[in-house]
Amino acid sequence: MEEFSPMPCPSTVTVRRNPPRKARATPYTTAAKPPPSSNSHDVPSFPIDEILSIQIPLPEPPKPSASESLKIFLRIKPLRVYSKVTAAAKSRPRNVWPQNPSKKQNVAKESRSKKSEEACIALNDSYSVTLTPPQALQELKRSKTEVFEGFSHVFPADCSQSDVYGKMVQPLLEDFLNGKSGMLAALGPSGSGKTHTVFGTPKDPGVVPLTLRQIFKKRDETSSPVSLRSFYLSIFEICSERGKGEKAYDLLGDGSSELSVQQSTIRGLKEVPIRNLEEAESLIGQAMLKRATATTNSNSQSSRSQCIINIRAASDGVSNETKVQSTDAMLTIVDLAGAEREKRTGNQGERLVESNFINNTSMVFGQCLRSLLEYQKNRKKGFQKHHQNSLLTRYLRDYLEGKKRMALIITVKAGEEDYLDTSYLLKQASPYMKIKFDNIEEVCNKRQLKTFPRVEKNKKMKLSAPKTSQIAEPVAGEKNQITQEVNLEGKKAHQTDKSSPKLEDNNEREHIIMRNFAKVVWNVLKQYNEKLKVAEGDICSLKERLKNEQLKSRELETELTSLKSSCLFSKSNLAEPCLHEVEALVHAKEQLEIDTSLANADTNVDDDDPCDLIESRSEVTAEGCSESPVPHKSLVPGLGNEEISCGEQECAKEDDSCNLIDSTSEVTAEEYNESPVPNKNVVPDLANEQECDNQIDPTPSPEQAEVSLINNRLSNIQTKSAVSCRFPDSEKQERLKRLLPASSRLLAEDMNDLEIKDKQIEKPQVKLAETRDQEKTESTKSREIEIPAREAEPASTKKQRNEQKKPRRRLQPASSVLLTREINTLEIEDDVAEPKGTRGGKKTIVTQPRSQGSVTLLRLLTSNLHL
Ligand SMILES: Nc1ncnc2c1ncn2[C@@H]1O[C@H](COP(=O)(O)OP(=O)(O)OP(=O)(O)O)[C@@H](O)[C@H]1O
Repeated sequence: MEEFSPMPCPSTVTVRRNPPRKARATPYTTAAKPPPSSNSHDVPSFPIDEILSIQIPLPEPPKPSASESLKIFLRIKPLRVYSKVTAAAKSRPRNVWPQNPSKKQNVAKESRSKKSEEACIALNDSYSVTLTPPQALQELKRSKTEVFEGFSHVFPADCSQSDVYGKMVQPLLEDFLNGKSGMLAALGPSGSGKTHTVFGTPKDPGVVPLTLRQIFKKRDETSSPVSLRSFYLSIFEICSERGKGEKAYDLLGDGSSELSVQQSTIRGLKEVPIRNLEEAESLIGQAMLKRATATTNSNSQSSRSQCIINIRAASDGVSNETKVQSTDAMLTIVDLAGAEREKRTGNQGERLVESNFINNTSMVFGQCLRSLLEYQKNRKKGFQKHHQNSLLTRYLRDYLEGKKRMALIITVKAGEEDYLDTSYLLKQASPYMKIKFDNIEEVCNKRQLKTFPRVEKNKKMKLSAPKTSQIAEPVAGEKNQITQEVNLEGKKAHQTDKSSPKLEDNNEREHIIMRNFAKVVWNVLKQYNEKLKVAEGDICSLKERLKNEQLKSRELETELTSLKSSCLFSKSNLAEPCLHEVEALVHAKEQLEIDTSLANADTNVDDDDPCDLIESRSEVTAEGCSESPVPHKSLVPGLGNEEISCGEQECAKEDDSCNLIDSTSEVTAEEYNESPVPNKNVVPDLANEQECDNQIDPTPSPEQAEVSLINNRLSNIQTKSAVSCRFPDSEKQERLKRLLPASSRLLAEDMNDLEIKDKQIEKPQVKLAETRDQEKTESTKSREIEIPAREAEPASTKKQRNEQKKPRRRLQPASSVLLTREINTLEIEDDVAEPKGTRGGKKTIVTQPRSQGSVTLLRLLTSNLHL
């Protein structure tokens, strides 16, 4: 029987828990996964193919450099011996016979040996020479034959000056005329022919005269752009000052020719404009005469200074053909003093000091070139600035730093004795051929502008160019200024935009110049536009003012015309028109303020003083009637009295009224006393007038009587008004009673009655004019009432009474005057009423012609008085 046994308990128990949580599926995890590689741990291969397939932009290949190597020319000075030998050989007659062949061979040998002894340098080709040391040195094996090559051109001893000019100077001149500055320097030992090459002789002119000839030859060609240029010449030299310092002297200057030197700038250098070749050659001759020279063993006329010749071309305009705005360019030619050895020159003392200076300057010049060469070979080393060690090298700094084109000509002597000097110079100069300089013509920089004495040039041009028109000169000056501004602007733009590529194309440079020029012109035009706007605004304001003034003047003219017409009208009308005239004047014063007298009248009217009102009216009336005929004139004296009395009243405002009346009476009494006729005592003014008009008949005419009536009436009104203004009624009556005589009291009472009416005419002014006729009528009526009383007392009786009561010359009071006037008026009226016969045999009836004014006045009075 099979036995059932339980299951053995497992040793380990696996407890299954919840399945492990999985993170949510992300897009990355949900994305299709690549099939698992067989070897998941394999490192993917480096995508070298992809990387190599990427096209990386390669740096632009460097453009072909426009830089040129420094051109060095070599000129061999002809040997005198060689030339002599040659001359002797040539001079020998060929047909000399018999000749000793051995002798001939000996002569040939001698000549060959002499030639070989004397000539240490031989021309290989146009670019190289072979320098052979003397025999002694060869035997000592201290030196060997050397070949120097790489010259731009080697001029043999028999070359001409024109050859040198054509190959060496012509290219420089072409660039110079195209606006590029350039420099040519002659180096060489003393007596090697530097000055001969540079200046030459009158028969065999050198580089400078030939250059000037070529310049003027090209300028004379009308189609050439050179014809638009002006050329200037300046020559100066640099000497040693007793071996201590350097000094510069102007070889074209007048008087003290010493120049001030500040670093590389030479100030005060005279720059002479040259207009033709003759002028230029004469200047060159003048400079040669002034140059410091001395006799040495090497040279009978050795230069003791460094001579610098500057030919400057200034552009006068734009070439029509090339449309190019040319800039100033400078061609500099330098004749250096020759380096010399003491042994050969035999210099002593001052000459030795000069020699040291010359050698030192030549050494510094060479150092600058070597430094430039080393810098160009290895720019990391930096540029050693040797140019600071001499004035010449400082002046030529731009060239010695390779910034501008330059050329060197080395003059050597071919003599055997000159081997060491020639060898030394060629060894020094041959490396210079590797010097390169950028063929970029910088726009005139600041230093160059300083060197150019532009301001002096303009002044000198004005003084020394009488043929030039006066208009063209300032234009040329402005052009030069604009050119300077353009140059400066161009330089600024060049400095600020350093990141821009170098301007290698002339057209681009010219484009920049023209753009800057346009900017300058645009700025000037802007300024002028602003000024023009301001001027237009001023013109508009002035026009408006002018219009206003014209309107005012028209108004004044119209008012003046109206015033004149009113005045003319007033001539034919007496009292009424005068009133209107016053009103017109017052109105004119208020509006125009023309006449101060009218203004016074206006002020008086405004014061509401009846006295002043009447006074002003009287003044105007007097003025208006001053031109009237005789009857009008009769009013004037009366009014004049009124004026006097009014003026005195004004003066006596602070005094007693007695003074007022007495003063008025005094005037009347004086006139009375002077008049011989009794009637004149009553109306002195009228009497005086009658005397003037008719001395035969002292009796007043009817017209005169009428005029006096008006006159008296006006005076009555004014007097009463003045009195009434200054005293109260009660006091006034008492004063009148006390002061006036009995005969006058009646009139005073009459005046009191009139005061009431006067008050009515005080205000307004127009009312016064309206009520005037009424007053006249009333006063006339009152006079008619008073007339019998006055008639009862004849004039003779009154006179006697007055004589009894008063002293003889006692003045009559104003009321008495008025009374007598009334009486006189009465008499006149009597005369008018009945035709008169003879009165006491004294009067004769004389029919006087009446004027138109008097007739009008008579009619007026007659109608008013109802006569
Ligand atoms: N190529 C030449 N042909 C004819 N004569 C020459 C030539 N070169 C120089 N001479 C003559 O040699 C002499 C000396 O020349 P030059 O005065 O020009 O020398 P230099 O180099 O200027 O001397 P220094 O440095 O002392 O002034 C002059 O009389 C000159 O006429």
